[in-house]
Amino acid sequence: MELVDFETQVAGNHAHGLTTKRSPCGTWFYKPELASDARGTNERAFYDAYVDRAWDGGASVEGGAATPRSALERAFVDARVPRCPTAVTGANDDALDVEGYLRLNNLTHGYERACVIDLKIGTRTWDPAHSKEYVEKRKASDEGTTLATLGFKVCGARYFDANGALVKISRARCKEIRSSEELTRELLEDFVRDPASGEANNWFWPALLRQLLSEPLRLLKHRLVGTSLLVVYESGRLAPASDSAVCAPEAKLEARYIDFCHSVLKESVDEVDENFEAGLKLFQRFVEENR
Ligand SMILES: O=P(O)(O)O[C@@H]1[C@@H](OP(=O)(O)O)[C@H](OP(=O)(O)O)[C@H](O)[C@H](OP(=O)(O)O)[C@H]1OP(=O)(O)O
Ligand SMILES: Nc1ncnc2c1ncn2[C@@H]1O[C@H](COP(=O)(O)OP(=O)(O)O)[C@@H](O)[C@H]1O
Repeated sequence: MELVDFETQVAGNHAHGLTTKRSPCGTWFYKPELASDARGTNERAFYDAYVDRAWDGGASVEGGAATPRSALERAFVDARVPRCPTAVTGANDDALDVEGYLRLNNLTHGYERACVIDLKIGTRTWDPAHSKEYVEKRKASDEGTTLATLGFKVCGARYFDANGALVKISRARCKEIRSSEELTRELLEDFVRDPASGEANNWFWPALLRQLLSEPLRLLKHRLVGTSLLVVYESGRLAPASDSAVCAPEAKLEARYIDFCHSVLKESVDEVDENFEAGLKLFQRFVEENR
């Protein structure tokens, strides 16, 4: 199968020199992975840990006798993590899999004008389990960003302005935004502004954070480090929900955690992922103050 360049990517891959792809039909997103790089192996192991082989029909897969996931874990993971079919089948044996790429469902598929933002969650992007060298590198990179104070940093975004033109935030601009609370506040606001009416839609971020913090994050077997929240919606369609949803269905909102390259398996199920939870709580406080 001939893969197509992915048009709606907003961040990532800068260090690897490889580009993301999609299937010609658009259903699948292909994330490049280098055989020589532990990041890919770690991310595959993450996805694999959330597959319930007893449920997903993988009985023939090696190690397939796993305990069924609780309904709660199943619903949470299915709603907040992209689907990774390779983890379900346990091998790159599907005709849709392509050597050198991790296949995930394309969260930006089916939109006319997809607004996309990538926000890295946490107060830091390192974990005590990482190597000393990596911790030092990440500490230097985190320095001066909004991670410690706001619990997240902007990694990339695209949305449409009042003239219907696509606004794509460059990596250089992102670096400015992530070092300023004021610029971060402005970007969050612009990202959800209605392009036709100019309506600020300042109910959106508090509604989303309330939803995310009500979910059973503690069921995860990993500490999420360097993980992003990817938010996607259809430009011009944001409206408050009439029920308990974050927004009305026309917006086709997707809000999922992505990028598990640096996740770390917890030592026990009772362990709390302090970094990620603190990140979401600080993020909530910030958007509540700005509503
Ligand atoms: O390579 P660097 O130093 O630019 O760090 C990358 C980060 O850039 P930054 O330091 O924030 O400007 C980069 O951060 P952004 O995408 O800029 O937020 C990623 O964290 C990347 O990790 P990975 O691609 O998810 O494995 C980071 O790569 P690794 O630390 O995993 O090598
Ligand atoms: N499942 C997905 N569907 C659509 N776009 C995605 C998906 N996963 C990642 N992306 C896009 O690719 C970018 C980089 O993904 P990420 O997993 O963070 O890669 P990296 O490890 O290179 O940082 C994201 O900012 C987003 O734009």
